[in-house]
Amino acid sequence: MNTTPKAVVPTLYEWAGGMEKFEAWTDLFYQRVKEDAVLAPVFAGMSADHARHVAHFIAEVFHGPAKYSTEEGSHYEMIHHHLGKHLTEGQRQRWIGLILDTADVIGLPDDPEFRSALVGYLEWGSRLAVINSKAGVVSEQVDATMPSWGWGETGGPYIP
Ligand code: HEM
Repeated sequence: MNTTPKAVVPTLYEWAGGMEKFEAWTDLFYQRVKEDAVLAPVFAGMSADHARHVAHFIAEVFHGPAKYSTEEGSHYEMIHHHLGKHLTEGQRQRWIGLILDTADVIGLPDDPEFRSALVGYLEWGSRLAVINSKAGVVSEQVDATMPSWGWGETGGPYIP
């Protein structure tokens, strides 16, 4: 019998450094967004809480505390923030480039495994944001659960 205890695998939230790290990351990112020629017009109407809400959303997806979904919104509401915004692929690419650069500036872990999971999630989420921004109606249930992201693989092919 193998009696070696199994190593406890940290969540992406823990590995990233906890809530302060997520908040510092999005605070700086959305400051930079305001100075970016491509993104500033897209986010001209964002609220003062926007950066914190995005931090809390991603932290929860990465298995941090359920702050966004209990105090600030829901997955359904997050999707609805993007409806009718008609986001372009160029804007999405700029968003990805700047948020990943900010991850380096702020010192999020840069090991291959963490960055693979981070990029995978941001690519997935940002592409859905663009799709939803063009859609007139989203079929998602009001009480749909938050996405959950780990170290591993996606759930299979995209189902429109
Ligand atoms: C993983 C990817 C993404 C996540 C998790 C995310 C999350 C969110 C959240 C939580 C909100 C609501 C913020 C609030 O309550 O104030 C929001 C709003 C918004 N997001 Fe995203 N977003 C993503 C990708 C994108 C991308 C790629 C773009 C554009 C290039 C975008 C543009 C916007 C805009 C324009 C709003 C509304 C701002 C306003 O209130 O005027 N998002 N997003």
